[in-house]
Amino acid sequence: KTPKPLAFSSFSFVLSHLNREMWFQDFFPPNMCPINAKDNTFYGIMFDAGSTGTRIHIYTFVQKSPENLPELEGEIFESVKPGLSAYADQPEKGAETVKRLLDMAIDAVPPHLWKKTPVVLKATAGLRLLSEEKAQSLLLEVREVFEESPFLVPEDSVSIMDGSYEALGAALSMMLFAGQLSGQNQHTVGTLDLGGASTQITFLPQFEETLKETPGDFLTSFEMFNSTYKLYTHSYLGFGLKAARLAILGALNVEAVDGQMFRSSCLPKQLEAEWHFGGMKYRYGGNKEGETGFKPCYLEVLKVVEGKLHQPDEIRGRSFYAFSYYYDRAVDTNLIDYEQGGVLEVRDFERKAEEVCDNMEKYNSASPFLCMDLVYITALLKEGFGFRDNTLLQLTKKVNNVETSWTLGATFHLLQSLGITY
Ligand SMILES: O=c1[nH]cnc2c1ncn2[C@@H]1O[C@H](COP(=O)(O)OP(=O)(O)O)[C@@H](O)[C@H]1O
Ligand SMILES: [Ca+2]
Repeated sequence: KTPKPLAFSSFSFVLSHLNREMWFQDFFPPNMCPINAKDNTFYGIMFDAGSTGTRIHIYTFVQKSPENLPELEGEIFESVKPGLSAYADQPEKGAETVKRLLDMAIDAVPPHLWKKTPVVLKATAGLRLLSEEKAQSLLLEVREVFEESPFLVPEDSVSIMDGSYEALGAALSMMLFAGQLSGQNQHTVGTLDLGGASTQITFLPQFEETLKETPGDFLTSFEMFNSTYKLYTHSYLGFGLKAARLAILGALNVEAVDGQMFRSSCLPKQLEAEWHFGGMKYRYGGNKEGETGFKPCYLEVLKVVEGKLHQPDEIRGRSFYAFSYYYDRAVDTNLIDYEQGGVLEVRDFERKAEEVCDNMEKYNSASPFLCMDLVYITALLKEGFGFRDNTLLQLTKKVNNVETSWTLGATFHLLQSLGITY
């Protein structure tokens, strides 16, 4: 059976299927209902301070008439590398990168709406891994940049995001895109995000059993459109792709890494190189004398994932949306098209991993980590989360030209909690 693509409905379609009264009560408190509003656009600015880069998302919502629901009109998006955590010892410089991105919003948002446009930055795993003191001084500098801007700065506008909120934002984004919030049809949406430092899984459980068997801190409730949704959601810190490379090399939490050589059967035999990550320098290389290739590599990687993750039974028979490094590595190996994305089965990653790892000389123009990354993705999916070989993954970067990211869900949630509309 060939995999069938999961259908997306457009954002406006989603909104038009919501119960309008419910929508109005939640999104527009009664005294704020916009009657006779001439101008009908409002904005939300969300920064994603990820471990490998900082990104700004400026979302535009339009309300075409008072009785109609606001629609997501578009997104302006820009990013810079490296991420804030690379400025651990120069917080002002880090904040400067945020300021440059925020200047884009000054141009994008009309001046009379600046004061009604909230700006928020949420940092993910990169900052979670820094010392409290360094992380806080970075956040403080960013907060000053926000305070000096003309935008609305809500309480707690600059923070390290809880991992489960990140997963929740991603799920909410997908629900908005896919029409899941219309109430009945809640079963398809699950999301997988593989960042540099952490990885997230989220889905709406269908079976009571799942709720019973799941540890309490893997369940999150949230309110949207007068319904309460119970989500399975967890963020695994240290299981992002780049953190996993270090774990596989045995270089994670090693005190004196200087000068030490970390070798792996997942790397080209003759390779010897240096890698800078999280403010540290690592020397790494291939198994000069010993084995290389898929089999030995898989065994090495298995040690890092086996038994480390919670495996809910229910996910085996379901399909998931997959983002970030799942997407990037699938593009790198021609499993999907960069623009279109596509549907893959878990075993497609495994086949590709075998092909790359057993022919490393053929792939020597790609990243030396390509074999390791593909094996990690395969093992994470199969042995970590417990997916089947034929579990379907919908790889998606953009829907209607809007980035599929936790940021849309988080912005939506923010605007709702602030009661912001035109
Ligand atoms: O603009 C973007 N939005 C969302 N994800 C992005 C964007 N740019 C890059 N990414 C993806 O994020 C992944 C890196 O993760 P990130 O830097 O967010 O680390 P983290 O989530 O562990 O903090 C890469 O796979 C990259 O494709
Ligand atoms: Ca991320």
